[in-house]
Amino acid sequence: MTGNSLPVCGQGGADEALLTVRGLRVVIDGLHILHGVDLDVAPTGVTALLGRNGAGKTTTVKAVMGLVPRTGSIVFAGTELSGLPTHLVVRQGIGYAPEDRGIFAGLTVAENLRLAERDGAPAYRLVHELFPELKQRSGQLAGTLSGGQQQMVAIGRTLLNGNRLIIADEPTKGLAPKIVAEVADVLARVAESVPVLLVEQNLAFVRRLGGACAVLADGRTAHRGDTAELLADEAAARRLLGVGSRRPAGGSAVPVTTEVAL
Ligand SMILES: Nc1ncnc2c1ncn2[C@@H]1O[C@H](COP(=O)(O)OP(=O)(O)OP(=O)(O)O)[C@@H](O)[C@H]1O
Repeated sequence: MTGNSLPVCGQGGADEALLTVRGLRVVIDGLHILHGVDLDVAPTGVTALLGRNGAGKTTTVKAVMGLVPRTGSIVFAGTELSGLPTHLVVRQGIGYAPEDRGIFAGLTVAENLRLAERDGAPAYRLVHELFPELKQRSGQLAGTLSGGQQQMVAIGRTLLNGNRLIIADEPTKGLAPKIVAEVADVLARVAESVPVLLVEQNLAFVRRLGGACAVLADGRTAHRGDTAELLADEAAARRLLGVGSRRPAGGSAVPVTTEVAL
């Protein structure tokens, strides 16, 4: 599923996509970081944005959010975003959990969530159902939470406002394996009701969530297709993602990253 034509398979095609990015370019301080990213985010489930370190994944989602200057087309539910500043992108219904989590360490869990409220009726019920721990720890300073708990605050914030798309940038970064599995379960539940664009390096995590994927290489889209198919294709996974694989006795090859396997 590679090559110049970049056909789309797996969940949703270009016609049905919730978010359609075409020819996305980003230049920062004269440096050309993205040279033409094409991406379709399916209207349901998880769409993974993959690629080696420095491929341009974070820059792509920042460009969607209007956090870096960009050119090209970014159409979300029929609205062109490429000329909009971040606060108007957010108001279209896109929740963003950034790579650094953006937690206010000196504020409590409840205060961190309250700061994210945008609508008259924030969905605390949903957030507390998915993350009961956040309710129990509502008075705790966010800076004293574990990495996994902070990630829950970051994802919880995106769920408060009835968003139509959640973007999560490397939610497993720095988390212990047990917590990674918990975050995977929660994201799978989130994706049952809200589509998720997931930037991720941990391929075991990505595999568990399934769905469609786009792979970036050197600031361009190098592949689009079904995540499970890509990860089952040892040669393609090695070429596009730089990973080896192990083959369990009697089983199919499983790509192995340098990161945590589930
Ligand atoms: N503000 C910036 N100024 C200069 N270079 C930048 C800037 N932001 C990103 N880059 C460069 O652009 C390239 C893409 O970075 P980006 O963070 O988007 O990659 P990534 O795929 O998310 O990588 P990783 O998986 O390591 O987080 C990298 O070479 C990075 O150093």
